[in-house]
Amino acid sequence: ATYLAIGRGVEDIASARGLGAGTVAAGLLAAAASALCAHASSRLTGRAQAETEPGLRRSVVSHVFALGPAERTHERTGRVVSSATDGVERSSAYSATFLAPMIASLLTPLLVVLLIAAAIDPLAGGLLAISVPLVPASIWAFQLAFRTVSSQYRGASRALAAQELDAIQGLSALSLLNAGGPMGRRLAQAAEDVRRHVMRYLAGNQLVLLVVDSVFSLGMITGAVGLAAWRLDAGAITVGQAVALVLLSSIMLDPLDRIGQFFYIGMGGIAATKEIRRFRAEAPAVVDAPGVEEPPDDEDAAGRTTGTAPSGGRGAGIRFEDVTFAYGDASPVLRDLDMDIAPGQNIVLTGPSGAGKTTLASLVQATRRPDAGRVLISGHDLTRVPLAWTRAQMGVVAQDTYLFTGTLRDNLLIAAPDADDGRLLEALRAARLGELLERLPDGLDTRVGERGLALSGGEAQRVAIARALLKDAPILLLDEPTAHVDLTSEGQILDALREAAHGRTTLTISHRQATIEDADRRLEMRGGRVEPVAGATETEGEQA
Ligand SMILES: Nc1ncnc2c1ncn2[C@@H]1O[C@H](COP(=O)(O)OP(=O)(O)OP(=O)(O)O)[C@@H](O)[C@H]1O
Repeated sequence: ATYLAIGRGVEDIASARGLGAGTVAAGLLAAAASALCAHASSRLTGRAQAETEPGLRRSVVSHVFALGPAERTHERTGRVVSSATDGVERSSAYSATFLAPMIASLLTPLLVVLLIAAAIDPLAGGLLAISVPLVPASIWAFQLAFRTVSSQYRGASRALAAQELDAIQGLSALSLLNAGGPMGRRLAQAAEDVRRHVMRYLAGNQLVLLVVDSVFSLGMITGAVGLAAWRLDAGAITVGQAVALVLLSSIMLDPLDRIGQFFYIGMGGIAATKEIRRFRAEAPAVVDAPGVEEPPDDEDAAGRTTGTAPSGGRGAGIRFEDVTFAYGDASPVLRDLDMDIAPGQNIVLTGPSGAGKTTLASLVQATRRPDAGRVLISGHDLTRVPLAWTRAQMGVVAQDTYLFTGTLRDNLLIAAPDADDGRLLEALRAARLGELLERLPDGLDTRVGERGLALSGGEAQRVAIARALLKDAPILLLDEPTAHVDLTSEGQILDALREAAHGRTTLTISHRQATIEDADRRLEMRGGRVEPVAGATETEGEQA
């Protein structure tokens, strides 16, 4: 409308009557409206990105949780981290700030052609329409041509991210093995790969921008001027209309302004969106079956081994019925396995490396499901209760404990978000951490984990026991809890575990003699089954 008004102004001036106030007002009004639209559009896209990004990131992170802890590798972790950070940013910048303006700018030439045909000259509009598909078609062609280079660049960049993560996570192993030099060279090589690919990509882009910009801008403006002159000469349009036609056809170059953005935001955004979509399409190994319901607390179902008795109870029974489990197509790790652990029993499970002890524990935790047979807790088939219920039934202490960056209090509250300081201190004392607490400069507010106070392996394990105590679940699952600590620490940990095991069913995977001595019953895994170990102590009345 502004350009049409300018054309009208030129018309006014060319004629004897001079510039009309109406024309000026119309031009100013149209310019103000245009400015307002531009402002609103930039505000809207900014807000859209602010709204899209957290939602998308939340969906990626919740999918990480949904997928669970099975089969995590460093390479995968690197990819997921890069999707959740850089990928989310690119994808939301693409959908919020790029997609709509890009569609708008591709539609602009169409609108301009229609306007010219309606308000100025149908023939000129028709001829200009021929050029409308040229810009999108050339963008599409360039995108095809650059797809390989672009995906090579992204692949190299992802590989570098994964290798960096690997090196950081394995830093202590690298320095102990004096392998910093070779790893540094590998990283340098990966970084050089990224540099080479990014340079090829950028050089290609610059060339395309130069060629497209000059060819189209020059071609379009020259064509529009020629067309206007020809129609003016033929007497089909006035001088004012000729000016408006040239001005309007400059808007047809709008999509060109987006080509640069297309390479930087568009292609990266499309790739990141695809990567995120692919990740979110991965099905979790274990999900809640439709319609599962939490069993009522006091239910006494037939076949149930015991009541779920958190605080002060006897624990919950664990039963395996004819369980077979294999990883993929490999031969089964567990084969027709039967096992019955009565409530409150303290069981130690031993067996050679690779026998399937950790696998058995993962079936109890429902991070994996049996291929055949059933696993029951308190008489409930784990496939028929929500995962959240299963996880609420057990406190877990693994070989290593992860301490999150934050205070000691933060690390304990993970297990019991509502616990007050009194309960936290009680749990720490029961976990034999009272002495440590007295030494800590800021007590519960002492920062631990990365960049905080480094706790010893044994202390970290006792923090895990304190967490298990705070969770106050009827089952305690211990996977080699003293594997990485010395004998003194082991003694303290076992003391803490004896206290934690009180009133709970305890299943411990361990080879350490001291742990084995504590058990009511000892089972051994062999050939995919569990067998009682001859000569092991067995509490009367609580037999397998
Ligand atoms: N994610 C997996 N994918 C494929 N095979 C696996 C996987 N995890 C374990 N296995 C295989 O299953 C078998 C049992 O492994 P598991 O970790 O349960 O043994 P384990 O008795 O706990 O051994 P260890 O005492 O050494 O920890 C092994 O042969 C192992 O290689």
